[in-house]
This record gives sequence, structure tokens and C-alpha cells, in this order.
Amino acid sequence: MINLCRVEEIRAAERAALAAGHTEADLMRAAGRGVAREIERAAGGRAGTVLVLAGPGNNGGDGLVAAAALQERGWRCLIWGYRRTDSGGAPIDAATADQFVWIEPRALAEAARGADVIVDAVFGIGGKDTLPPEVVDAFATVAAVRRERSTPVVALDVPSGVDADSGAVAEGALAADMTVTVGLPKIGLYRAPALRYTGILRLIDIGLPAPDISREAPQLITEQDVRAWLPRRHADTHKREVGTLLVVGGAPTYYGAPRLTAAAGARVGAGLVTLAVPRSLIAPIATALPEVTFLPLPEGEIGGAGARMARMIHEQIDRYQALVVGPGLGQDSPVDEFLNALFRVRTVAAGIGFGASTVAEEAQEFRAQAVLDADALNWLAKQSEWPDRLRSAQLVLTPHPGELSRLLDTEVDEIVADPWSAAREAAERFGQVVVLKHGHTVVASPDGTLLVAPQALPALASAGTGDVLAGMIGGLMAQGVPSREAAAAGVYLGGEAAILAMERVGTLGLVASDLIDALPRALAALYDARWGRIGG
Ligand SMILES: NC(=O)C1=CN([C@@H]2O[C@H](COP(=O)(O)OP(=O)(O)OC[C@H]3O[C@@H](n4cnc5c(N)ncnc54)[C@H](OP(=O)(O)O)[C@@H]3O)[C@@H](O)[C@H]2O)[C@@H](O)CC1
Ligand SMILES: [K+]
Repeated sequence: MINLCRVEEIRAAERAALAAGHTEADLMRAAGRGVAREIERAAGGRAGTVLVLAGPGNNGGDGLVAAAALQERGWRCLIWGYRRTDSGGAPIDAATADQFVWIEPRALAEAARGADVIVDAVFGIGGKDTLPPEVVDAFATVAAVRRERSTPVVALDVPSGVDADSGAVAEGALAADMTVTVGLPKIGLYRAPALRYTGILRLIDIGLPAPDISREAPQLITEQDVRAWLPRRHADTHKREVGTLLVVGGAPTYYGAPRLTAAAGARVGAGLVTLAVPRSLIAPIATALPEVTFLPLPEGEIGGAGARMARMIHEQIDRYQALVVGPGLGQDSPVDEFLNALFRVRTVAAGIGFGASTVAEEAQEFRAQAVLDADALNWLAKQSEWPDRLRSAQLVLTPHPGELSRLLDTEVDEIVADPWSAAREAAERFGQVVVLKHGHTVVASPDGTLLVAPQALPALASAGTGDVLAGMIGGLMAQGVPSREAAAAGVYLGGEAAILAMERVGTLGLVASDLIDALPRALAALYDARWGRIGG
């Protein structure tokens, strides 16, 4: 994890780096080259034409270094300057700078149309809360070309006009497809409304010292964290040992949801996934998911089915390391009865007399590890004093703002206005891990930590993506990953899988099954040895 930083902390880190012997030119060189590498990678290694909008300060300097690095790799570089007519202040050799083509304001539209990539390096963390009119005009020109031709826009460090602390956005700012942030993650980029302007976020290391992790600061979930959290599998293990997951959900009209959850659990590495669903759902699900086993539950309409369903699960619960409860359960009365019985855990203590007709029931605490999603959260919101009743369970709740508003008995608007505080409040009040799915999804824990997803992807606004997330988290918990880390890893993997899926199906075309298809590749990139990098 790494703290999301405020500008003053970034400036302090820069001073510390300078005091440790780095020069400003070193930092700018590392920043610009890093940005160029990200652009090259996104462009698939092909060289084209880049248009850099360069401002007067160090952000513009970074942009010119990036242009120089791209030029060395065969790119043609067009530069439009705001209060800048040359590459002064940027550590670039004269021969390279001589080849830059400087663009007059009236030639900007034509230059933008001829560009394969446009870089916004006008203002960075030294920007003010309004943009000058010339910059607003230039951005409007570029935005029109971006819409017309789908030309990618890359923001350097921050989209110009975004306040790196508050996330406020100046009128006329340019939305980017990718923001390459230099050195440390700026907290404002992860807040609304800035998150609508950043596109995909990439963080590049330039050797700045990170501030010490503090529990109060929101922390970014990083690739390194997820690598460290993933379970390690031994050669001499077997499916039950690596993790068993029980997914409880489904109703006659909702069999897609538990199917997605089970598939995600299996794809994230759970050795055995069992679906506890009404009997009639088994045939349609089994054809699509041959790897999954089933615990057939009685159909919901029959009176008393809820309690019988719960009993069947209690009989099996010790065989599973984690549960996911909720996907596609619906909100009918047997569901209430079922979940009341499931979470109150009344076990059969003894059968007395002939035919065991007298049965004593004894209330026990629910102690399992479980992800509660969708209709399980709606049921939970109707219960009183549940945090106390379920205190021995290790739960991960995965609400969207509507579900969290019911759990906290507050308005959705309040949650959307300050999602991080709402998630923290919920985790503290409930004593459980809470994953709030809004913007940059966050994982809040009762110990006060708040882990923030690196991406906020509009492509994920599609039915079933929540079921996939619940399955990934449950699948990781089943493999022994602690609940908070499992939640954070699931959130991270969901973002990476979405980025991979978007390359194939795009933003609008993405559906939840695409995430499951992409998940093995996202996971392999974190888990498996990377022979493919050699010589790359
Ligand atoms: N700190 C670090 O660790 C590292 C930082 N790095 C990079 O440096 C960037 C920060 O650079 P920075 O401090 O030079 O500020 P920057 O954003 O370029 O803007 C300042 C210039 O813009 C001008 N200006 C601003 N707003 C304006 C407006 N509305 N209207 C008009 N003018 C306006 C302002 O003008 P002035 O106020 O001086 O008149 C000044 O000339 C950072 O984002 C990152 O890219 C990395 O290279 C290495 C590590
Ligand atoms: K910028």
C-alpha cells in the first residue's frame, strides 16, 4: 500500500529526494521517460505522431522530456506551448529539441487531427483553480478532435485544472483516457469529480521517498501488495486443501448471478466451488459450469423451505473455508426465513426418543467467513443488532451506495457525496470489512484503514460485475487470504481484468462474463513466472 498523498507531502518528498542528492533534472528525466514508456506500451510499441501541450512549469518540462524520449524511438513530435516557446528548463539535448515542430495556436486543430496521441502537460500539481482562456480554447479544440477521431489523450501527472488535493475540476478541463502520475499518487485524482477526467491511472516510480503509511490516510492498493497477498500453492496439495468455497444464492429468475460468482471463485483459484441453489437451477448452471459441484436446496415456494435450506447448509458448512451469500437470492419471504435461520445458526443438538421426533435446537453463533452481497445485504439492513449477533463471523460486505444507505439508514446522496467516510463509518459500526462499490471502490476495515482501488472504470457499470467481485473475494478467502486483503485483491483483480477485457470488447460492450474470461490472464500476470518479458 502507499498513502494517497496531498500536494504538500509530494513537495516534501521532492525536497527529500533533492536533499538525498537527486537533481531536479534527474527527477524530470525519470518522469518524462516513464511517461514515454507508458505511451509506447499503450501504443503497442508502434511509433506515430504525438502532440504535446506543454505549459510553462515543470509539468510542461516533463512533457518535453517525454516527447524527446518518444522522438528517440521514432515518433514525430508536435509541440503546442502555453507561455512557452522553447524547451528551456527541460533536460533535453539541443539536437533532439531542434527536431520538435512547434505549433501556432491557429494550426492546433490540424495538428491534433494529425496526431496519434495527445499529451496534456500544461499544468500539474502547481496548477490553479481556473484555467486561462487560451488553454480552455486549446482544450476545446483537442476535445473535439478526441470525440471525432477517438484520439487518445494522456494527462501528465494530473489532467490540467484538476486540484490534486480536493479533486475539484476547473471549467474547461480536458478529460483524458489515461493519466500517468509521476512519483506518488495524488489523493485528488481518486475523488469526484476528478475521477471522471483521469481515464485509466498509471503510477510511475521516479525514486521519490513515499511518506510512512498511516492508518488515517487512504491507501492505494498496488500490484506489489496483491502479489504478496495471493495464496501460494504447493505441488503436493489437493483441491480441498487449496480452498473450498460455498456460494449460496439463486432463485428461479436469477440463476446468472450465482453462476458468475461461482465461476469467479473457481477462476481466482479456489480448489472446489459448490453452489447451493434451488434444485431447478442446477441443470441450466451445470451445463455452463462443469467444474462446480452442487448442494441442491428445496424450492422456495414450499412452506418452511427457508429453515430446511439453512439446516442443509449448516450440515455442510464445516467443509468450506468461505461462503458467498446473496447473489440472485431475491427478496421473497422464504429468503428472509432462510437467512434468519442461516445466520442465527440453530443446530440440531439431539434427537430424543423413538424416531428422533423430538428435536432440541440450540442457538449458536455464526462463525464462518463469508462475503455478503446483494439480497443478503438487503436482508441484513432489515435486522436489528446484527453487528453484535454476527460478531464472531468474519464478514466482507460488498454494498453499492443504495445497499449501504439501507444498512446505515441514511440517504444515498450522502454516501455518494463522501463515500470514503461512509465506508469507514460502516466498517467501524459493523465491526466488519466493507467494500463500497462506487467510483474508486474502497475497502474499509474496523481498524480504520481504507484501501482504494487504483482504477474507477465506467465499463464495470454492467449487471453481474458485483457478483463476479463477490466470487473473487470469496475465492481468495477460501484460500486463506485474510478478509481485508482478499477484498482488496479482488477489487484490484477486477480492475485489471476489466482493462484486459476492454481491449477486446470495449467500454460499452463489456459484460460480466468478459471479466471472468479475462481474470485468468490478470491473475497469471501477478502470480506466474513471467518468461514472456525476456528480450521485451
Ligand atoms: N513535485 C515533484 O515531486 C515532481 C514534480 N514533477 C512535475 O512537476 C509538476 C509540478 O511542476 P510545477 O511546480 O512547476 O507546477 P506546474 O504544474 O507545472 O505549474 C506551474 C506553472 O504553471 C503556471 N500556472 C499554473 N496554473 C496557471 C493558471 N491557471 N494560469 C496561468 N498560469 C498557471 C504557473 O505560473 P505562475 O503561477 O508561476 O505565474 C507556473 O509557471 C508536477 O505536476 C510534475 O509533472 C516531476 O517533474 C518531478 C517530481
Ligand atoms: K497535466
